[in-house]
Parts: sequence; structure tokens; C-alpha cells
Amino acid sequence: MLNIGIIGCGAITEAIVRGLAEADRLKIRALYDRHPQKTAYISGLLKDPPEIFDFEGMIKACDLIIEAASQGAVREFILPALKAGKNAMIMSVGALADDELLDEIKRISEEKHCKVYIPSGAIAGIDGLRAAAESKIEKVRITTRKPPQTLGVEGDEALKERVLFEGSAREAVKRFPANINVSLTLSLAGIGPDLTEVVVIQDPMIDRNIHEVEIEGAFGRMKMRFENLPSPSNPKTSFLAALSAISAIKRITEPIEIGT
Ligand SMILES: NC(=O)C1=CN([C@@H]2O[C@H](COP(=O)(O)OP(=O)(O)OC[C@H]3O[C@@H](n4cnc5c(N)ncnc54)[C@H](OP(=O)(O)O)[C@@H]3O)[C@@H](O)[C@H]2O)C=CC1
Ligand SMILES: O=C([O-])CC(=O)C(=O)O
Repeated sequence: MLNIGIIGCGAITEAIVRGLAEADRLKIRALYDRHPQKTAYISGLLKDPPEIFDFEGMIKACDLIIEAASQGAVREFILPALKAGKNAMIMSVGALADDELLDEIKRISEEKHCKVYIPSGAIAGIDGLRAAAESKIEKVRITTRKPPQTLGVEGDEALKERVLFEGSAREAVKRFPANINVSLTLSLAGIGPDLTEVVVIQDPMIDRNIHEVEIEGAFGRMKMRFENLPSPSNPKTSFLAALSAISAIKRITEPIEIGT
């Protein structure tokens, strides 16, 4: 039985809890959010609600700590979880643009024999990128289009299509901490946050989060396009990101592993 604790009780956690309701071999034992009413809401969705709502209790009772909160929460909770010898899953992958934090996570995981899981999130094709990275990669580029409001653009400024950002993944996750974590996932699988190129476009004509990923290298060329429906309670977050977390959790507990 895999005992799970989740930090953050927002859109992703709501989908995880609904998605894992009937799953075997695991149990959500603990939830934590800085808004107790959100914790209470998520807890109320479970048939067998958890009884632990603080991080210290979570660390004691759980084998896997899932961060689905914010970049800040990665440093605040994932480092202590790993130090306590627990496995971890990170959704706010943008936090790992901080080399010092990434190195510390790697060092502690190795020392404590822990595993850190990073789901593919709001995109797919990470398997192909990892395979391609076994040889030379010349280019990894993600072009993301989102409705202006999800990127913090309001009023008259929100009426037209506009490129808001063009630069490296390292810079992109600083500028948009809750919108382009996927660029850091690509970076970790491919050529790093300085060489991974990001374009962010506000598009008032769309009601989806659209990501186009282009990869070129010794293997040839890959081009992928995702037209993601938003999560009901957080339009910045694609529903696919939450589904990806569910699938990554099941992958840990199920006896047969499909795909690389
Ligand atoms: N890897 C990927 O592909 C994707 C990653 N994400 C990322 O995953 C994370 C979760 O997404 P989502 O569920 O939509 O987010 P939500 O904003 O819906 O929910 C997050 C919850 O966690 C709380 N929280 C944030 N930081 C802390 C903290 N330090 N301590 C306690 N509670 C905290 C938030 O409170 P408050 O509102 O006060 O901050 C909020 O209640 C986000 O960082 C998001 O950017 C999203 C989509 C794709
Ligand atoms: O959900 C998405 O489409 C992408 C996203 O917010 C992120 O990567 O942070």
C-alpha cells in the first residue's frame, strides 16, 4: 500500500483525488494547504477522508509526498521530505531552474535512496525527447498560447494577440511561475534551461492552453501540438497536467509499466 500525502489543495489535487478514488494499492493519508478551507473541501471528496492535515504528520505517515502547490513549496516541503527519506513528486517543476536547489534535491535523493518523480504534465513526448537526448540535440523550443487573463493580462491589453515573452526556459519560469513549468520539464529531459527556447503568446481567440513543441537533433525532427482544455477551477492549469500526475502515481503502484 502506497501512503500518499499531498501539498496544495487546488485544481491538480482535486483531479488527483477524484481520479484515484477507485485506485488499488494506494491511499491518500494526508493533505496540506495554507488555506484550511481548501484542505477541507478536498478532504470532503474522499470516501475515506484523511485525518492528517499538517506537514509533520504527513512526513511520518506517508511514503510519497506530492507537491501540487507552487515553486516556493518545492523548497519548503520537498527538501525536508527527501531528508526524511520519503519519495517525492514535483508539479511546480519551474522551481528546478534554481541550480542550487536542483543539485540539493539530487544529492539528498541519492544519499537517502529516494526517488523524485516529475510527471510530463501539460505536454507529452518526454519519452521521445529523453531518447533523442542520448545523442546530439540541436533545438528544443516550446511555443505556448494561452488566453490573456491566464497570463495576468486584463483590460484593453487583453484584446489583441501579442508575444509576451521570448527567451530561455530558465527566464520563462521566473516570469510566469504558474504558466510554463512544462518548459523546465523539457529542459530537464533535454538540453537544459538555458538552451531550451520558450515563446509565450497571449491569444484572446482561444479557450484552451496550446503548447507546440519542436525538437531537432541527430535523430531527425519531432513536432507536437497540444490543445489542452483548462482545469475547471484554475484555467492556467491544463486538465492534462492533472491527468499526467494521476497516471504517474498509478505507474508507481501498478505491476506492469507501459512505455518508457
Ligand atoms: N508540471 C506541469 O505541467 C504543470 C504544473 N503546474 C503547477 O502545479 C502547481 C499546482 O497547480 P494547481 O493545482 O493548478 O494550483 P492551484 O493554484 O489551483 O492550487 C495550489 C494550492 O496550493 C496552495 N499553495 C501554494 N503554495 C503553498 C505553500 N507554500 N504552502 C501551502 N500551500 C500552498 C495555493 O494557495 P495560494 O492560492 O494562496 O497560492 C493553492 O491553494 C502550480 O505551481 C502550477 O503552476 C500547473 C500546470 C502544469
Ligand atoms: O497547464 C499548462 O498548460 C501549462 C502550465 O500551466 C505550466 O506548465 O505551468
